[in-house]
Amino acid sequence: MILNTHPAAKNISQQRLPELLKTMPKAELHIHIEGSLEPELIFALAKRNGVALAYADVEALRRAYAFTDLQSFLDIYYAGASVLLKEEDFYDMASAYFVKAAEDNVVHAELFFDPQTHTARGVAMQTVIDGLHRACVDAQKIHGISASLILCFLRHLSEEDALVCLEQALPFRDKLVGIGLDSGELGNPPEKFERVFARCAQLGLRLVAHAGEEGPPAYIWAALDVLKVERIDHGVQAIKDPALMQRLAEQRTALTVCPLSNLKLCVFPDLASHNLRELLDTGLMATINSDDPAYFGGYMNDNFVQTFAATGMHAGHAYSLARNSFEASFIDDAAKLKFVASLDQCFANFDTAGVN
Ligand code: HPA
Ligand SMILES: [Zn+2]
Repeated sequence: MILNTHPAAKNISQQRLPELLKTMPKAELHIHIEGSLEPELIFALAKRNGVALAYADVEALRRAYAFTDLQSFLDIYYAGASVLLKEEDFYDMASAYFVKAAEDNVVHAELFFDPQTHTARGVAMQTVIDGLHRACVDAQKIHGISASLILCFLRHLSEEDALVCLEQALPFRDKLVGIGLDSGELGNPPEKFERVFARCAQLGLRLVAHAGEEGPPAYIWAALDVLKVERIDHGVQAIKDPALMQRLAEQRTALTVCPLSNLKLCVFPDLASHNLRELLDTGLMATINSDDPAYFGGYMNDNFVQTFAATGMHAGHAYSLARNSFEASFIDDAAKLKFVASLDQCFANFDTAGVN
């Protein structure tokens, strides 16, 4: 049972699917903005800021992008972020992402950022948030993309560190839609962050957390029951626990799935083995996202096109994924209705084109 199908979907052939996937409006709900730093921009910012890198050039850095698991990626990802020092660096990074997002017909994006990676290097919280926020405001003006910011706590650090980070971010509360939890999952269960998540809930921030990327279903249960999150980032390990699958389906908890990330971090041996189709067909509210597109070989449309080609999903799945992305987003109901109407129009256009 796929949720949210569209009557036109059955008339859209597999042949026209790539065009539909690229054209349809969509929201991105799982993008680490530091993971959108392309090697060329890393080297340009390193030069601008006089930061030394451990790699000779862009090609050498790209060659290092051969990951075996999450931690092997995180080591390089944090090294790449070390070139970000000034407000304009954060602005330029996010602005480059919005150009890619616009090309992929992303009409709404919720950006994760990792302030502790930057404050630990002496960068002020205000520098980080001002630069990213200004890029979000300009994304609306330049591309018509609505965008918001989700501050992520690094789970390999302590809860005390997360509480300090929250304190530093409070003056900029109005520039944040929510908070999340990322970095090395195994050995850092959600329970570790119970108090800081409770505090964020009191502040009216929306709550999400990475869970079940590499970690067990127990981490997803804890994210739901202890942290009380509204969305699960990744969540693909839920498939190992039928009771959890039932809970996620019944409560319509969104999973922000990132297929090319899962492939590059060896969560699945190949895209054909990815369980996204099964998650959708079981009635879960899954979405497709890019996670760290500069490191994992693709932005939104690459994730859509390659995953559909590998798994044989059809236009009904495409509608469901795009619609889920709007319904699971942290925008108001009027904006959701507007986006879903534009998605319906896109499918209707493809239907007419197919008949004529
Ligand atoms: O895929 C991810 N998982 C956990 N932490 C992260 N930080 C950036 N990307 C990721
Ligand atoms: Zn992620």
